[in-house]
Amino acid sequence: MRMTVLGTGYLGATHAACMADLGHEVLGVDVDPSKLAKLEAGEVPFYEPGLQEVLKRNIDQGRLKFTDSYAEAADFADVHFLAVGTPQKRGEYAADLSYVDSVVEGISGLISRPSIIFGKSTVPVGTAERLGRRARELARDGVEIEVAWNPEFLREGHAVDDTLRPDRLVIGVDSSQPTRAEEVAREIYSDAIANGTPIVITNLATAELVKASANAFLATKISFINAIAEVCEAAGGDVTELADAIGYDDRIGRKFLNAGIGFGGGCLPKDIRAFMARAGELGANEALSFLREVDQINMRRRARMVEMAREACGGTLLGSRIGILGASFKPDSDDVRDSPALNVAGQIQLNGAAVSVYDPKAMENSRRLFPTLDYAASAFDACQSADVVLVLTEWQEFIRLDPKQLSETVRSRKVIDGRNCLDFDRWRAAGWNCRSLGRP
Ligand SMILES: NC(=O)c1ccc[n+]([C@@H]2O[C@H](COP(=O)([O-])OP(=O)(O)OC[C@H]3O[C@@H](n4cnc5c(N)ncnc54)[C@H](O)[C@@H]3O)[C@@H](O)[C@H]2O)c1
Ligand SMILES: O=c1ccn([C@@H]2O[C@H](COP(=O)(O)OP(=O)(O)O[C@H]3O[C@H](CO)[C@@H](O)[C@H](O)[C@H]3O)[C@@H](O)[C@H]2O)c(=O)[nH]1
Repeated sequence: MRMTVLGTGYLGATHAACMADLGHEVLGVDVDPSKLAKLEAGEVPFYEPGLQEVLKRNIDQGRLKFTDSYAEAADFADVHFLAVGTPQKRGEYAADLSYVDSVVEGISGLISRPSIIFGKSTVPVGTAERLGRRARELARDGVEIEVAWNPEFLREGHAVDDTLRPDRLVIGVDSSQPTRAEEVAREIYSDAIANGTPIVITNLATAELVKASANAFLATKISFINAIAEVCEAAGGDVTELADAIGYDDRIGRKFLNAGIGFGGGCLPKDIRAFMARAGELGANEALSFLREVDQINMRRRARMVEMAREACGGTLLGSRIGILGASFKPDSDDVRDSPALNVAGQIQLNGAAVSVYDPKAMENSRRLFPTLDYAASAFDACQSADVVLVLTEWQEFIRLDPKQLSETVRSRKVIDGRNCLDFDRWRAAGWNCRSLGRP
């Protein structure tokens, strides 16, 4: 089938390449010329394991192309995926919908045959219905445009696999209008459906709410274990052993119970805030008031990390040197949007310490976002003469570090594990003083 993907960032570039890999003919559309130039050259503009190969293969085989032209997009296909950003509005909790709005404004009047726009971006409930109305207002005479919602659940670092083999597919359709969306979605995703992927067909509001609820649940699970970590710290418990023990209960499950400096990224933080804001607009403020606590627990872990660094430096960060390992919001990604690691690094620097940051993949993005931090060329360099080393993203490279070798470069053998990822027995055997969030 022919289709376009409007917006080719982390989500859109992955979706476009994976849809082409399924045999569809795909046109990716973006407004960022430098991103388009890279994609056209078969280069992924961000780090995502496995995506480069899929992108290149499908460009070479002629199934995947890119453009900045909405007219070309409207002409190319009658199925369009909308995948632009929905960031948090500056100074507010609500989502900024200007990008999704501008896509619908831009393409609707150019469409000349019956078409479906499948929204994939994460949007507040009610957005799809509003966009559907707007698309119909802007449509040429006699041209039907249907807006359906197909929220995306991929995780960065696993994006290709999550797209090709999703846990489930959700398709929200506007059943008050004639709809072809279910039939078309079943054709697009026929491989996954044939392989047993459950598909939930529902109304637009439910589809939007499924996405917001899934992320709210994941954020809540992380903040739950981080709240328990606070109690473990106070009582001398070990949150990692506790998580293993409660995780053996199938009803609880071990996934997303990794305590540490908490969740960041371009999704969970802004999505729980947008969900609260939308619930407030709908008169259901109290329903989601627990998410405010989830957010606060999360931010408190970052502050606690700064505090522990201060304690390790004898009560003041002023004049001390801190080696920071990790800048991306999670391993296997170069994404630094709302990264807990960079947030902690920035706070420590503001407190008068010299920080040196190293990340295997996120250096370029970090420099752009936090130009005032010092960046090192390797983990070893970042730890040079450090009074304390902080591990803030659990990259394998850091988990495998040799503490004996690192001893030679630091001023003081003190490490704080912000992700509960280090084998403290190894580090302690090499003479290191080890602390973590939630482990004795
Ligand atoms: N990143 C993820 O892992 C992920 C997963 C699931 C859902 N989502 C949701 O998907 C959406 C996109 O997220 P992202 O992380 O890919 O964002 P992103 O910022 O990486 O990508 C957005 C892209 O849209 C482009 N764009 C902006 N305006 C445009 C326009 N008018 N026409 C065409 N392109 C335009 C930008 O240049 C950019 O390349 C968000 O709603 C997000 O919450 C993201
Ligand atoms: O036990 C855990 C698991 C995760 N995290 C942190 O939580 C954040 C988010 O991690 P993850 O959910 O794996 O990354 P994302 O790529 O942001 O994916 C989330 O956000 C996407 C965008 O909405 C959704 O599609 C995914 O399903 C959802 O997992 C990261 O900072 C992680 O370090 C923890 O602190 N502890």
